[in-house]
Parts: sequence; C-alpha cells; structure tokens
Amino acid sequence: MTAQAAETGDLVAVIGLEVHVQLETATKIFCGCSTEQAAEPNTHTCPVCLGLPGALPVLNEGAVEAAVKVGKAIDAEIPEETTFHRKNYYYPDLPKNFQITQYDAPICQDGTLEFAVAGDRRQVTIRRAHLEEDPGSIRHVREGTEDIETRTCSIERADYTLVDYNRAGTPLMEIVTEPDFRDPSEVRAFLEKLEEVLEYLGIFDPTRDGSLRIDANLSMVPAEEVADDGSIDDAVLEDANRTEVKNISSHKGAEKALAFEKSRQKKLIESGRAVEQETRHFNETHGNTVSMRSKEEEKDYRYFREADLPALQVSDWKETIPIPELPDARRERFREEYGLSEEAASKLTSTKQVADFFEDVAGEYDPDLAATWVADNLLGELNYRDMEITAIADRLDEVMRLVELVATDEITAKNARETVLRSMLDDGADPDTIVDQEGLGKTDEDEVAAAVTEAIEENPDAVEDYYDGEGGAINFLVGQVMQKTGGSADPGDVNQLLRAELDD
Ligand SMILES: Nc1ncnc2c1ncn2[C@@H]1O[C@H](COP(=O)(O)OP(=O)(O)OP(=O)(O)O)[C@@H](O)[C@H]1O
Ligand SMILES: [Mg+2]
Ligand SMILES: [Mg+2]
Repeated sequence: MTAQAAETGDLVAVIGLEVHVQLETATKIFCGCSTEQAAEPNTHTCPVCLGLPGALPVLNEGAVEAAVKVGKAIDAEIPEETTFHRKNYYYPDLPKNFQITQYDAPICQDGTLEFAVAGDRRQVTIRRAHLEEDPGSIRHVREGTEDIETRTCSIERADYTLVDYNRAGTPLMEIVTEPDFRDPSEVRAFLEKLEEVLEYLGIFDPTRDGSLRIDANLSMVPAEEVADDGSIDDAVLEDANRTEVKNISSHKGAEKALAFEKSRQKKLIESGRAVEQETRHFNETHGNTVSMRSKEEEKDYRYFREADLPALQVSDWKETIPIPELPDARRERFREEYGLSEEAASKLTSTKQVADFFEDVAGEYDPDLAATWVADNLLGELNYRDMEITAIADRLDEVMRLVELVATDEITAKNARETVLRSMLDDGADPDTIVDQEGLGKTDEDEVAAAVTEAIEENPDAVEDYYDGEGGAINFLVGQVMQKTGGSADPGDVNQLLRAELDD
C-alpha cells in the first residue's frame, strides 16, 4: 500500500482467492479411471466415481505427491498427518451427494508466494492448500438440429441438461490465499506467477480446459482501517460483507470480474446501501457478475470425517519428494551465469519450456546470441502471432538450426529474423529450405571484396565526396555494393571494408 493519508469515506478493496488446480495424474484421485479429457462423455467412470453404493475410495499416491510438491514450492507447513472429510451438498454433478475434501487437517498450511506487479515485489500468504475431488461437468443445452456446441446455453434458456462424469474424481488442489490483495491487477500478476510455478513442478497443464478455476472474494473496507504496514485487523475482515465470484477460468477474467465487483460494491456503499454477502457468477462475455445465491455457511455442509479413508502420515514425504529449480531461483541463476538483464532473465524463465530451450541454445552458442534469439526474436514473433512456445514444441530443433546459420555467419541476423523465422512460423517451412528458396545465403567474402573494389572504381565522384568529408558518400557506396551482391552482404561489414580500402 502506498502511504497516502486516508480521507474519511475512502474505501479499499480487499481480495482473497480460492484457486482450484487440476493435478496432472494419469488416473483419478480415488479410483483407477483415466483423467483423459478428450473422451466420449461418461466413458471414464466406475462405481467409485459414480458414487454407487458400497464402492470404496482408494487414495492415488500421485495426487498426494503433487500436493506435497506444491507445498514445498510455496514453502508451506506439511503436517505429520492429514485427513479427509465429506462436504455434503446436493447437485447433479456430484453423484455421491458429498465431495471428498479436506477440512481441519489440510495437506498444506501457511505458505507464501512472491510475485511482481508493476515492478514491485509482493508477497501473498497462502492460508491452506488441500486435496479434493473435482465434480462432474454440466452442460445446459437448447433443442435444435445444429451441432451441440452451438446449442450450449445458460440454464435459463436450456431445454435440458447433460451431465458428464468423466471429470468426477479428477484430483484438485484448492489453494486458498489470505485476503492480501488490494487491487484486481495484483490478482492477475499472482495468478500468472502461480501458474508458472505449477507448470515448473510438472503437475499442471495450463492448456487443458478448466485446469485452473478461480473463486474470487472481494469486500470494501474503510481506508482508515488499513494500518501503516498495509494490514487490516481480522475482526474488520470478518465483519466486512464479501461476495464470492465463481466461474472464473482465466487470469484476465479474474481481473475483469474483480474490477466489476469493486466498482459495483463501491457504488452500493457510497449510495448508503448494503453489500449482500453472496455468491455471484461471472459472465465472461458481458464482463459482469450476477447474483447466484446467498453465501453458504460452513455449517450448511455438515462436514464430517470420511470414514472410508484412513488418516495419511505425510511428514516424511516432504524430505523424499524432490522439486525442480523454480522460476525465481532460475531467473537469479540466469542473471549470474549468463550475465542477463533482469528483464531478459524474467522473459526467459517465464515458462519451463522457454527456459530449457534457452539453456539448450546457450550451451551451443554464445549466451548473448541465445538470449537475443530466444527472448527477443522467438518470443517476440510468437507473441505477435498470439502463440505460445508449446505450439512449436516439436520444431525447436529448427529454431536451433536457424541460430546456427546466424552463429556461423551463413545468413545475416536481419534476414534470419525478418524472413526466415517469420516464414517458419507463418508457412511451416524449415530454415534451410527458406534460405535456399529466398537465396539468402551470405555472399562469400571474396565476392564482397570484389564488389567493394568495383564500386570504388566505378564511382570516382562519390570517392571524391568521401575524401571531402561528405557524410552521405559512404552510404551511397554501401548501397552500390549491396546492389552488386543482391542484398546478401552485411551492410555493417561492407561499410567497414569500404572505409578500410578508401583510407588505405
Ligand atoms: N473480508 C474479506 N474480503 C475479501 N475476501 C475475504 C475476506 N475475508 C476472507 N476472504 C477470503 O475468502 C476466502 C475464504 O475461503 P474458504 O475456502 O476458507 O471459505 P469459503 O469461501 O467460505 O468456503 P467454500 O470453500 O465453501 O467456498 C479466502 O480466500 C479469504 O482470503
Ligand atoms: Mg469459497
Ligand atoms: Mg473454499
């Protein structure tokens, strides 16, 4: 918080998140069904995930391992023993009428995550992170003859509803933050960082539909309640009426939903009305939130111990399960080891795949060249096309070859980026083919030297001007040499060669 004197009547936004992350395991959390997403509806089901009477859950060790990795990455406390509870509620996507989740002994407690927003480093406390099962997925549909995708609609307009239990039982980790955020933009930056860390851990697939789902809680608190260190008394937080916005599935969506909610609540309070404590739904298309229901209270869920799952001893898992180098550590190492700027190091560690590729290139060629090629050229061109590096994961050896062509001076850097790389991304061709087709191979040194001599002999006036100190003359001569070599010589080299010969 900036230490601005609070005026009476000023309001501050207070935001806390519940982030649901699908953990990448081959099978579900309590049964052996596949978690694969692109399957026919209701084909990856069994008596356990359908909640048939008498079926018993068996905990997936892989899900626990993934949770422990998250715990280590956010520096959380992992207790001696963790237990599972039943959270009881009725909804068609939940065939058992309860969700197996964790309650008073979650697998992770009291963690932190550091992130940067507008150049400032910020830290958020993670209150808890627990394991639970994902419910099935529901789709409301209108009658019609067209493809079902185009008939999916809101519940109000639907003629019927379909339930797919393939998702039921997919392992989830719910990560709950303290209400430490003060602005929607911080939330976006935090989510970006969280996703980066999860991806580095190799337990999360950001490209998977619905792999990250956010519930965002927001309340408005009088500015005079904020202490100098930015903290707010627990009692004040407890008393403030908050809304919980559900159905957010992207970083941008979270920022948008919260910005809407912030101004909605502010207007209510300023006009003397009260904010209802309620659950609201984010409408991505309209960018607004609408009331769904009054907020459930904990007692509504009738939590009790899941008797079919024994308590799990996890204290020593923390020691035995390794985690890879995380983005912050890798960024610092890149700065030291390769002498990169903060900005370049940040870009190059933004995803594990980018960082790995940079290290591959830097292992073969000069690190500065590798940084320019990966951070500026490759990421720049991908970004321009709204593409991620994952889209060309199987073509990175071609990009490596392109860097080789530049490093070994076979083509100019300008041609490599502006012609070869762009055409690789746009037309899918490989670098050698493009170089051949476009005739981009650099002219060899003898040919350039001959063109330099020729240009000097053929243009005595320009040579005269050069000796008279006229600045434009050298550029004219460079142009002549470039023409003779069909544009494939390096203009900087030509300039030097000309000067050397003229000054001799
Ligand atoms: N005054 C407040 N303003 C905004 N957010 C708050 C405030 N007080 C608490 N929060 C946030 O609300 C969230 C509470 O999540 P938690 O899962 O513990 O409870 P819940 O939302 O009541 O339960 P459920 O899991 O059933 O949705 C946390 O992210 C916390 O930071
Ligand atoms: Mg909640
Ligand atoms: Mg919750």
